[in-house]
Amino acid sequence: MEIVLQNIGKQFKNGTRALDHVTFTIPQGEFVSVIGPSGAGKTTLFRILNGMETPGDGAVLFDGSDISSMSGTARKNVKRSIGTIYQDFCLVENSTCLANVLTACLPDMGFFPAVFGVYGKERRAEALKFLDRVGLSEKSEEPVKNLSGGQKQRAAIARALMRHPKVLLADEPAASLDPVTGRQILTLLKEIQKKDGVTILMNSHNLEFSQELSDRIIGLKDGNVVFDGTPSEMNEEILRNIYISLEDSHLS
Ligand SMILES: Nc1ncnc2c1ncn2[C@@H]1O[C@H](COP(=O)(O)OP(=O)(O)OP(=O)(O)O)[C@@H](O)[C@H]1O
Repeated sequence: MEIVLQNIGKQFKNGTRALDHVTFTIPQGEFVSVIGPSGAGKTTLFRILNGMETPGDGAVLFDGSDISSMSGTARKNVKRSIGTIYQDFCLVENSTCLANVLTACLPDMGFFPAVFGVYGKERRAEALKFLDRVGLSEKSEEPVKNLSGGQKQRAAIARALMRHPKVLLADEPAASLDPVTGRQILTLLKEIQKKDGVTILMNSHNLEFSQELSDRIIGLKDGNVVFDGTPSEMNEEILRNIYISLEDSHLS
C-alpha cells in the first residue's frame, strides 16, 4: 500500500502547530525512520497515519485514495492494514501472551463471541504461529506481567501481525529497552519487512539503529521535513541542523 502525504498540516486547539506542509511518499515495503528532536511532530504524524488524529490541512492518500473521502468500509480496510506498536507495549498485563495476541481479532468478531472470548481453533492456531514467529512459543500461557520488556514488545508485534498489516508504525519501539534487547526488537522488525514486505515506519531517537536498518530517513524539525534521504546521504551537518536549534547553537 503506497502512502502519500500531501501538504499535511496540524494545529492543535491550544495553537501549537505540530506539522506544517509535510509532503512525502512511502512505497510498499520500505523501512523508514522518522527522526527529530522532542516536539518535532513525529508522534503526531504517526497518529495521523493510524487515524487517531485528523490533519487540519492537506491529504493522506492510501494507494491513491484520499482517506477523508473514503466510504466507511474502505476506511476500515485501510485502518485494518496499519498496525502500531508502542514504546510502552499497550498490553493487558494480567492476561496471557496468547490472550493478548487474540485481542487483535476482537474487531472482526460478533458481540457474544467477543464478550466471552470465544476465538475458535483457527484463530488460536494462528496466534500461536505468530508467537512462535517472534520467539515466544514457550510463553504463550504466561501472564504478560511476568515477561521482560523485550518479550512484551515481541508479544505486541505478534498481536500486530495477527491483523496481517501492510504497514507497521513503530512508535519508539526500543525506547523502554536496554540497547541489546532494543537491537533484537528492531532486527525482528527488519526481518518482518524483508520476509513479509511490510512497510515499517519507525519513530526513533536511536540514530545508530535508524541508520543501520532503514532504507530511508525522514528528518522532522518544528513540524517540517528538513531531510528525506538514504542513511548514506545523512551526515554530521544535516544531523546538527535537525537536532540543534538556533538558541542551542548560541549557547555552545
Ligand atoms: N493533543 C495535543 N494538544 C496540544 N499540543 C500537542 C498535542 N499533542 C502534541 N502536541 C504538541 O505538538 C508538538 C509535536 O508533538 P509530538 O508529540 O508529535 O512530537 P514528537 O516529535 O513525537 O516528540 P517526542 O520525541 O518528545 O515524543 C509538540 O509541541 C507537542 O507539545
